[in-house]
Amino acid sequence: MSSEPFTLRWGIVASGWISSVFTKDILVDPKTRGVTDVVHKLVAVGSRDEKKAREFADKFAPNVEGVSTYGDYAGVYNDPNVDAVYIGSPHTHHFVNARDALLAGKHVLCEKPVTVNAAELRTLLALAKEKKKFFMEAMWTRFQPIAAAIKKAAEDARLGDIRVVQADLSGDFDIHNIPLTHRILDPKLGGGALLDLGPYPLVWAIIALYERPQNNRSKPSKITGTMVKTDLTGVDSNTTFVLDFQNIGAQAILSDSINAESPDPPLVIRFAKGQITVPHPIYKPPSFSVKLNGKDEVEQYGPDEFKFEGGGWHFQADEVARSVRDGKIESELWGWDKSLLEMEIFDEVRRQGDYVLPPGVEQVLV
Ligand SMILES: NC(=O)C1=CN([C@@H]2O[C@H](COP(=O)(O)OP(=O)(O)OC[C@H]3O[C@@H](n4cnc5c(N)ncnc54)[C@H](OP(=O)(O)O)[C@@H]3O)[C@@H](O)[C@H]2O)C=CC1
Ligand SMILES: O=C1OC[C@@H](O)[C@H](O)[C@H]1O
Repeated sequence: MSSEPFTLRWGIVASGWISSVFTKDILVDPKTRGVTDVVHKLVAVGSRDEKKAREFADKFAPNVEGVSTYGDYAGVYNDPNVDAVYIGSPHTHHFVNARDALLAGKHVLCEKPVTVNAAELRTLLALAKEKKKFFMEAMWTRFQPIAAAIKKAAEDARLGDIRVVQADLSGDFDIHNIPLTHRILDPKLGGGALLDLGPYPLVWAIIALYERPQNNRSKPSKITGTMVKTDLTGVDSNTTFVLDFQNIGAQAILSDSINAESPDPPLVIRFAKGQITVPHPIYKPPSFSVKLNGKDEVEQYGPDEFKFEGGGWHFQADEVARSVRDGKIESELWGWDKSLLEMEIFDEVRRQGDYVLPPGVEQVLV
Protein backbone atom coordinates (compact mmCIF):
# COMPACT_ATOMS: atom_id res chain seq x y z
CA MET A 1 0.00 0.00 0.00
CA SER A 2 1.33 3.47 -0.94
CA SER A 3 2.13 5.74 1.98
CA GLU A 4 3.03 8.76 -0.16
CA PRO A 5 1.57 11.92 1.39
CA PHE A 6 -0.88 14.00 -0.63
CA THR A 7 0.67 17.26 -1.87
CA LEU A 8 -1.42 20.44 -1.99
CA ARG A 9 0.03 23.19 -4.20
CA TRP A 10 -0.67 26.67 -2.82
CA GLY A 11 -0.95 30.07 -4.42
CA ILE A 12 -0.79 33.05 -2.06
CA VAL A 13 -2.87 36.17 -2.68
CA ALA A 14 -1.59 39.43 -1.12
CA SER A 15 1.86 39.93 0.35
CA GLY A 16 1.00 41.39 3.77
CA TRP A 17 1.69 40.18 7.29
CA ILE A 18 -0.73 37.29 7.59
CA SER A 19 0.30 35.90 4.19
CA SER A 20 3.92 35.91 5.35
CA VAL A 21 3.29 33.87 8.50
CA PHE A 22 0.95 31.47 6.71
CA THR A 23 3.55 30.91 4.00
CA LYS A 24 6.31 30.26 6.56
CA ASP A 25 4.01 27.78 8.30
CA ILE A 26 3.15 25.72 5.22
CA LEU A 27 6.90 25.31 4.69
CA VAL A 28 7.35 23.75 8.15
CA ASP A 29 7.81 19.99 7.80
CA PRO A 30 4.38 18.50 8.74
CA LYS A 31 6.15 15.60 10.48
CA THR A 32 7.18 18.06 13.21
CA ARG A 33 3.48 18.13 14.21
CA GLY A 34 2.93 14.42 13.68
CA VAL A 35 1.32 14.81 10.24
CA THR A 36 2.42 12.28 7.64
CA ASP A 37 -0.52 12.06 5.23
CA VAL A 38 -0.34 15.54 3.64
CA VAL A 39 2.36 18.02 2.62
CA HIS A 40 2.23 21.56 1.28
CA LYS A 41 4.02 23.16 -1.63
CA LEU A 42 4.28 26.87 -2.36
CA VAL A 43 3.97 27.42 -6.11
CA ALA A 44 2.78 31.00 -6.64
CA VAL A 45 2.51 34.42 -5.01
CA GLY A 46 0.38 37.32 -6.26
CA SER A 47 0.59 40.94 -5.23
CA ARG A 48 -0.69 44.18 -6.71
CA ASP A 49 2.99 44.82 -7.38
CA GLU A 50 5.13 42.10 -9.00
CA LYS A 51 8.27 43.36 -7.24
CA LYS A 52 6.57 42.83 -3.88
CA ALA A 53 5.52 39.32 -4.90
CA ARG A 54 9.11 38.43 -5.83
CA GLU A 55 10.52 39.98 -2.65
CA PHE A 56 7.92 38.05 -0.63
CA ALA A 57 8.91 34.72 -2.23
CA ASP A 58 12.62 35.45 -1.81
CA LYS A 59 12.20 36.45 1.83
CA PHE A 60 9.70 33.90 3.13
CA ALA A 61 10.47 30.94 0.87
CA PRO A 62 14.18 31.37 0.10
CA ASN A 63 14.75 27.65 -0.31
CA VAL A 64 11.75 26.91 -2.50
CA GLU A 65 12.55 26.70 -6.19
CA GLY A 66 10.29 27.69 -9.06
CA VAL A 67 7.77 29.89 -7.23
CA SER A 68 5.87 31.91 -9.86
CA THR A 69 5.29 35.55 -8.93
CA TYR A 70 2.61 37.79 -10.36
CA GLY A 71 1.86 41.52 -10.33
CA ASP A 72 -1.84 40.84 -9.91
CA TYR A 73 -3.99 38.26 -8.17
CA ALA A 74 -5.42 36.89 -11.43
CA GLY A 75 -2.03 35.37 -12.23
CA VAL A 76 -2.43 33.11 -9.19
CA TYR A 77 -6.04 32.20 -10.00
CA ASN A 78 -5.10 31.24 -13.57
CA ASP A 79 -1.88 29.39 -12.74
CA PRO A 80 -2.47 25.73 -13.70
CA ASN A 81 0.01 24.58 -11.04
CA VAL A 82 -2.07 26.07 -8.20
CA ASP A 83 -4.58 23.78 -6.48
CA ALA A 84 -5.64 26.04 -3.61
CA VAL A 85 -5.56 29.80 -3.16
CA TYR A 86 -4.90 31.36 0.23
CA ILE A 87 -6.42 34.85 0.56
CA GLY A 88 -4.66 37.26 2.92
CA SER A 89 -6.06 40.59 1.73
CA PRO A 90 -8.04 43.04 3.94
CA HIS A 91 -11.56 41.95 5.01
CA THR A 92 -13.33 44.06 2.39
CA HIS A 93 -11.44 42.33 -0.43
CA HIS A 94 -12.14 38.76 0.67
CA PHE A 95 -15.39 38.47 -1.27
CA VAL A 96 -14.03 39.55 -4.64
CA ASN A 97 -10.75 37.63 -4.23
CA ALA A 98 -12.48 34.41 -3.14
CA ARG A 99 -15.11 34.75 -5.87
CA ASP A 100 -12.47 35.19 -8.57
CA ALA A 101 -10.45 32.23 -7.29
CA LEU A 102 -13.52 29.99 -7.25
CA LEU A 103 -14.57 31.16 -10.72
CA ALA A 104 -11.10 30.15 -11.94
CA GLY A 105 -11.69 26.67 -10.50
CA LYS A 106 -9.46 26.87 -7.41
CA HIS A 107 -10.04 25.65 -3.87
CA VAL A 108 -10.02 28.53 -1.40
CA LEU A 109 -8.83 29.20 2.14
CA CYS A 110 -9.92 32.75 3.00
CA GLU A 111 -8.79 34.79 5.99
CA LYS A 112 -11.11 35.79 8.81
CA PRO A 113 -13.56 37.47 8.86
CA VAL A 114 -14.49 35.45 5.80
CA THR A 115 -16.48 38.33 4.29
CA VAL A 116 -17.94 41.59 5.63
CA ASN A 117 -21.53 40.37 5.69
CA ALA A 118 -23.64 37.23 5.46
CA ALA A 119 -24.97 38.07 1.99
CA GLU A 120 -21.46 38.07 0.53
CA LEU A 121 -20.75 34.73 2.19
CA ARG A 122 -23.96 33.12 0.93
CA THR A 123 -22.95 34.09 -2.61
CA LEU A 124 -19.53 32.49 -2.17
CA LEU A 125 -20.97 29.30 -0.70
CA ALA A 126 -23.37 28.93 -3.62
CA LEU A 127 -20.45 29.40 -6.00
CA ALA A 128 -18.25 26.87 -4.20
CA LYS A 129 -21.12 24.38 -4.39
CA GLU A 130 -21.69 25.05 -8.07
CA LYS A 131 -17.98 24.77 -8.91
CA LYS A 132 -17.51 21.78 -6.55
CA LYS A 133 -14.50 23.47 -4.94
CA PHE A 134 -13.41 23.43 -1.31
CA PHE A 135 -14.02 26.68 0.53
CA MET A 136 -13.18 27.51 4.15
CA GLU A 137 -12.67 30.52 6.38
CA ALA A 138 -9.16 30.46 7.86
CA MET A 139 -10.38 30.04 11.44
CA TRP A 140 -7.00 28.70 12.50
CA THR A 141 -7.76 28.60 16.24
CA ARG A 142 -10.31 25.81 15.72
CA PHE A 143 -7.64 23.53 14.23
CA GLN A 144 -5.04 23.83 16.98
CA PRO A 145 -4.82 20.65 19.09
CA ILE A 146 -5.56 22.66 22.23
CA ALA A 147 -9.01 23.60 20.88
CA ALA A 148 -9.97 19.92 20.77
CA ALA A 149 -8.60 19.43 24.29
CA ILE A 150 -10.60 22.39 25.68
CA LYS A 151 -13.75 21.17 23.92
CA LYS A 152 -13.27 17.72 25.46
CA ALA A 153 -12.77 19.26 28.90
CA ALA A 154 -15.88 21.45 28.45
CA GLU A 155 -17.95 18.34 27.74
CA ASP A 156 -16.56 16.41 30.72
CA ALA A 157 -19.51 15.34 32.86
CA ARG A 158 -17.63 16.36 36.02
CA LEU A 159 -18.27 20.03 35.19
CA GLY A 160 -22.00 19.57 34.66
CA ASP A 161 -24.19 21.94 32.64
CA ILE A 162 -22.57 24.87 30.92
CA ARG A 163 -23.64 28.33 32.08
CA VAL A 164 -21.51 31.16 30.72
CA VAL A 165 -18.68 31.70 28.23
CA GLN A 166 -16.79 34.94 28.84
CA ALA A 167 -14.25 35.71 26.14
CA ASP A 168 -12.35 38.78 25.02
CA LEU A 169 -9.76 39.55 22.41
CA SER A 170 -8.42 43.07 22.55
CA GLY A 171 -5.24 44.84 21.61
CA ASP A 172 -3.93 48.37 21.92
CA PHE A 173 -3.36 49.37 18.29
CA ASP A 174 -2.14 52.86 19.33
CA ILE A 175 -4.94 54.25 17.20
CA HIS A 176 -4.04 57.91 17.76
CA ASN A 177 -0.63 57.38 16.21
CA ILE A 178 -1.33 55.18 13.21
CA PRO A 179 -2.55 56.39 9.81
CA LEU A 180 -6.31 56.71 9.44
CA THR A 181 -5.87 54.50 6.37
CA HIS A 182 -4.60 51.58 8.51
CA ARG A 183 -6.95 48.62 8.00
CA ILE A 184 -7.93 48.63 11.69
CA LEU A 185 -9.21 52.24 11.44
CA ASP A 186 -10.36 52.67 7.86
CA PRO A 187 -14.08 51.97 7.39
CA LYS A 188 -13.40 51.39 3.68
CA LEU A 189 -11.30 48.38 4.75
CA GLY A 190 -13.93 47.17 7.24
CA GLY A 191 -12.01 48.67 10.19
CA GLY A 192 -12.89 48.33 13.84
CA ALA A 193 -12.78 45.79 16.62
CA LEU A 194 -15.70 43.52 15.76
CA LEU A 195 -14.71 42.39 12.28
CA ASP A 196 -11.02 42.02 13.08
CA LEU A 197 -11.02 40.64 16.63
CA GLY A 198 -14.62 39.42 17.09
CA PRO A 199 -14.05 36.07 15.35
CA TYR A 200 -11.84 34.93 18.26
CA PRO A 201 -14.15 35.33 21.27
CA LEU A 202 -16.86 33.97 18.99
CA VAL A 203 -14.94 30.83 18.06
CA TRP A 204 -14.89 29.86 21.74
CA ALA A 205 -18.65 30.42 22.05
CA ILE A 206 -19.11 28.25 18.99
CA ILE A 207 -16.90 25.48 20.39
CA ALA A 208 -18.39 25.52 23.89
CA LEU A 209 -22.05 26.33 23.13
CA TYR A 210 -22.99 25.91 19.47
CA GLU A 211 -21.03 22.64 19.14
CA ARG A 212 -22.16 21.33 22.51
CA PRO A 213 -23.98 18.05 21.78
CA GLN A 214 -27.06 19.09 23.83
CA ASN A 215 -27.40 22.24 21.68
CA ASN A 216 -28.07 20.25 18.50
CA ARG A 217 -26.43 23.00 16.42
CA SER A 218 -29.16 25.51 17.33
CA LYS A 219 -28.32 29.13 16.60
CA PRO A 220 -28.42 31.63 19.49
CA SER A 221 -31.98 32.43 20.55
CA LYS A 222 -31.03 36.08 21.00
CA ILE A 223 -28.16 38.35 19.94
CA THR A 224 -27.49 41.62 21.75
CA GLY A 225 -24.71 43.96 20.72
CA THR A 226 -23.38 47.35 21.62
CA MET A 227 -20.56 49.39 20.09
CA VAL A 228 -18.52 52.41 21.09
CA LYS A 229 -17.03 54.22 18.08
CA THR A 230 -13.80 56.17 17.78
CA ASP A 231 -14.16 59.79 16.64
CA LEU A 232 -11.10 59.24 14.45
CA THR A 233 -12.96 57.38 11.69
CA GLY A 234 -16.25 56.20 13.19
CA VAL A 235 -15.31 52.49 13.36
CA ASP A 236 -16.01 50.54 16.55
CA SER A 237 -13.22 50.80 19.08
CA ASN A 238 -15.02 48.66 21.67
CA THR A 239 -17.75 46.11 21.08
CA THR A 240 -19.57 43.74 23.39
CA PHE A 241 -22.05 41.15 22.22
CA VAL A 242 -24.10 38.65 24.14
CA LEU A 243 -25.42 35.42 22.68
CA ASP A 244 -28.25 33.62 24.48
CA PHE A 245 -28.59 29.87 24.01
CA GLN A 246 -31.95 29.54 25.74
CA ASN A 247 -32.36 25.82 24.92
CA ILE A 248 -29.31 24.88 27.00
CA GLY A 249 -29.71 27.68 29.54
CA ALA A 250 -26.39 29.29 28.69
CA GLN A 251 -24.98 32.58 27.52
CA ALA A 252 -21.83 33.95 25.88
CA ILE A 253 -20.54 37.39 26.83
CA LEU A 254 -18.01 38.37 24.18
CA SER A 255 -15.98 41.52 23.73
CA ASP A 256 -13.16 43.14 21.80
CA SER A 257 -11.31 46.43 21.80
CA ILE A 258 -8.69 48.10 19.62
CA ASN A 259 -7.52 50.57 22.27
CA ALA A 260 -7.08 48.43 25.39
CA GLU A 261 -5.46 45.12 26.21
CA SER A 262 -7.49 42.00 27.05
CA PRO A 263 -8.53 41.30 30.63
CA ASP A 264 -6.62 38.57 32.44
CA PRO A 265 -7.75 35.81 32.12
CA PRO A 266 -9.34 36.54 28.72
CA LEU A 267 -11.43 33.36 28.53
CA VAL A 268 -13.42 31.71 31.28
CA ILE A 269 -16.02 29.00 30.70
CA ARG A 270 -18.30 28.57 33.70
CA PHE A 271 -20.29 25.44 34.49
CA ALA A 272 -22.67 24.25 37.20
CA LYS A 273 -19.80 22.46 38.93
CA GLY A 274 -16.64 24.36 38.04
CA GLN A 275 -14.82 26.41 35.45
CA ILE A 276 -12.22 26.31 32.69
CA THR A 277 -9.75 29.18 32.53
CA VAL A 278 -7.68 29.95 29.44
CA PRO A 279 -4.79 32.45 29.34
CA HIS A 280 -3.88 34.94 26.61
CA PRO A 281 -3.83 34.83 23.64
CA ILE A 282 -7.20 33.26 22.95
CA TYR A 283 -6.33 32.86 19.26
CA LYS A 284 -3.52 30.46 20.26
CA PRO A 285 -3.76 29.54 23.93
CA PRO A 286 -0.68 27.85 25.38
CA SER A 287 -2.53 26.01 28.15
CA PHE A 288 -5.73 25.85 30.19
CA SER A 289 -6.88 24.88 33.65
CA VAL A 290 -9.92 23.16 35.09
CA LYS A 291 -11.19 23.90 38.58
CA LEU A 292 -14.02 21.92 40.14
CA ASN A 293 -16.18 23.72 42.70
CA GLY A 294 -15.30 22.79 46.27
CA LYS A 295 -11.85 21.40 45.38
CA ASP A 296 -8.65 23.27 46.16
CA GLU A 297 -6.57 21.67 43.45
CA VAL A 298 -6.51 23.15 39.94
CA GLU A 299 -5.91 20.77 37.03
CA GLN A 300 -3.36 22.28 34.64
CA TYR A 301 -3.11 21.19 30.96
CA GLY A 302 -0.10 22.41 28.95
CA PRO A 303 1.95 24.24 27.95
CA ASP A 304 4.39 21.42 27.09
CA GLU A 305 1.87 19.05 25.50
CA PHE A 306 0.57 21.76 23.12
CA LYS A 307 3.90 22.99 21.80
CA PHE A 308 4.63 22.72 18.06
CA GLU A 309 7.03 24.07 15.45
CA GLY A 310 5.75 27.10 13.53
CA GLY A 311 3.12 29.69 14.29
CA GLY A 312 0.02 27.49 14.38
CA TRP A 313 -1.50 28.47 11.02
CA HIS A 314 -0.44 25.16 9.42
CA PHE A 315 -3.07 23.02 11.15
CA GLN A 316 -5.82 24.64 9.07
CA ALA A 317 -3.70 24.09 5.93
CA ASP A 318 -3.60 20.37 6.77
CA GLU A 319 -7.41 20.42 6.95
CA VAL A 320 -7.61 21.99 3.49
CA ALA A 321 -5.20 19.42 2.03
CA ARG A 322 -7.07 16.46 3.54
CA SER A 323 -10.43 17.81 2.43
CA VAL A 324 -9.24 18.39 -1.13
CA ARG A 325 -7.64 14.94 -1.19
CA ASP A 326 -10.93 13.40 -0.04
CA GLY A 327 -13.07 15.35 -2.51
CA LYS A 328 -14.85 17.43 0.16
CA ILE A 329 -15.98 21.00 -0.49
CA GLU A 330 -16.51 21.86 3.18
CA SER A 331 -14.60 21.27 6.40
CA GLU A 332 -16.18 19.09 9.07
CA LEU A 333 -14.51 21.06 11.85
CA TRP A 334 -15.11 24.61 10.59
CA GLY A 335 -18.02 24.09 8.21
CA TRP A 336 -19.97 26.69 6.29
CA ASP A 337 -22.71 26.82 8.97
CA LYS A 338 -20.20 28.25 11.46
CA SER A 339 -18.88 30.98 9.18
CA LEU A 340 -22.45 31.85 8.24
CA LEU A 341 -23.45 32.02 11.89
CA GLU A 342 -20.47 34.32 12.51
CA MET A 343 -21.48 36.66 9.68
CA GLU A 344 -25.14 36.69 10.74
CA ILE A 345 -24.12 37.57 14.30
CA PHE A 346 -21.76 40.32 13.11
CA ASP A 347 -24.45 41.76 10.79
CA GLU A 348 -26.86 41.91 13.73
CA VAL A 349 -24.30 43.43 16.11
CA ARG A 350 -23.39 46.08 13.53
CA ARG A 351 -27.11 46.77 12.98
CA GLN A 352 -27.69 47.25 16.71
CA GLY A 353 -24.43 49.21 17.04
CA ASP A 354 -25.33 51.39 14.05
CA TYR A 355 -22.09 50.63 12.22
CA VAL A 356 -22.82 51.07 8.52
CA LEU A 357 -19.96 50.38 6.12
CA PRO A 358 -19.40 53.12 3.51
CA PRO A 359 -21.44 52.82 0.31
CA GLY A 360 -19.94 50.36 -2.17
CA VAL A 361 -17.87 48.42 0.37
CA GLU A 362 -20.33 45.55 0.74
CA GLN A 363 -20.31 43.77 -2.61
CA VAL A 364 -23.55 41.89 -1.96
CA LEU A 365 -26.40 43.23 0.13
CA VAL A 366 -29.19 40.97 1.42
N1 LIG B 1 -5.50 34.56 11.14
C1 LIG B 1 -4.75 35.48 11.73
O1 LIG B 1 -4.02 35.21 12.67
C2 LIG B 1 -4.75 36.86 11.19
C3 LIG B 1 -5.62 37.22 10.20
N2 LIG B 1 -5.59 38.45 9.65
C4 LIG B 1 -6.52 38.79 8.58
O2 LIG B 1 -5.79 38.88 7.36
C5 LIG B 1 -6.22 39.97 6.58
C6 LIG B 1 -5.02 40.85 6.25
O3 LIG B 1 -4.43 41.32 7.43
P1 LIG B 1 -2.87 41.74 7.48
O4 LIG B 1 -2.05 40.73 6.83
O5 LIG B 1 -2.60 42.09 8.88
O6 LIG B 1 -2.90 43.06 6.61
P2 LIG B 1 -1.70 43.73 5.83
O7 LIG B 1 -2.09 45.15 5.66
O8 LIG B 1 -0.40 43.41 6.43
O9 LIG B 1 -1.75 43.02 4.41
C7 LIG B 1 -2.84 43.08 3.57
C8 LIG B 1 -2.37 42.91 2.13
O10 LIG B 1 -3.52 42.94 1.29
C9 LIG B 1 -3.20 43.49 0.04
N3 LIG B 1 -4.20 44.52 -0.31
C10 LIG B 1 -5.06 44.46 -1.33
N4 LIG B 1 -5.82 45.55 -1.40
C11 LIG B 1 -5.43 46.34 -0.40
C12 LIG B 1 -5.83 47.63 0.02
N5 LIG B 1 -6.80 48.33 -0.59
N6 LIG B 1 -5.23 48.15 1.09
C13 LIG B 1 -4.26 47.48 1.73
N7 LIG B 1 -3.83 46.25 1.36
C14 LIG B 1 -4.40 45.69 0.29
C15 LIG B 1 -1.79 44.02 0.14
O11 LIG B 1 -0.95 43.09 -0.51
P3 LIG B 1 -0.35 43.35 -1.96
O12 LIG B 1 0.14 44.76 -1.95
O13 LIG B 1 0.69 42.35 -2.07
O14 LIG B 1 -1.44 43.17 -2.98
C16 LIG B 1 -1.49 44.02 1.62
O15 LIG B 1 -0.14 43.81 1.87
C17 LIG B 1 -7.35 40.63 7.36
O16 LIG B 1 -8.58 40.24 6.85
C18 LIG B 1 -7.18 40.13 8.80
O17 LIG B 1 -8.39 39.98 9.47
C19 LIG B 1 -4.67 39.39 10.06
C20 LIG B 1 -3.78 39.10 11.08
C21 LIG B 1 -3.78 37.83 11.75
O1 LIG C 1 -6.42 37.77 13.43
C1 LIG C 1 -5.90 38.58 14.17
O2 LIG C 1 -5.31 38.16 15.31
C2 LIG C 1 -4.49 38.98 16.07
C3 LIG C 1 -4.80 40.44 15.92
O3 LIG C 1 -3.81 41.21 16.52
C4 LIG C 1 -4.96 40.82 14.47
O4 LIG C 1 -5.27 42.20 14.33
C5 LIG C 1 -6.05 40.02 13.91
O5 LIG C 1 -6.28 40.32 12.54
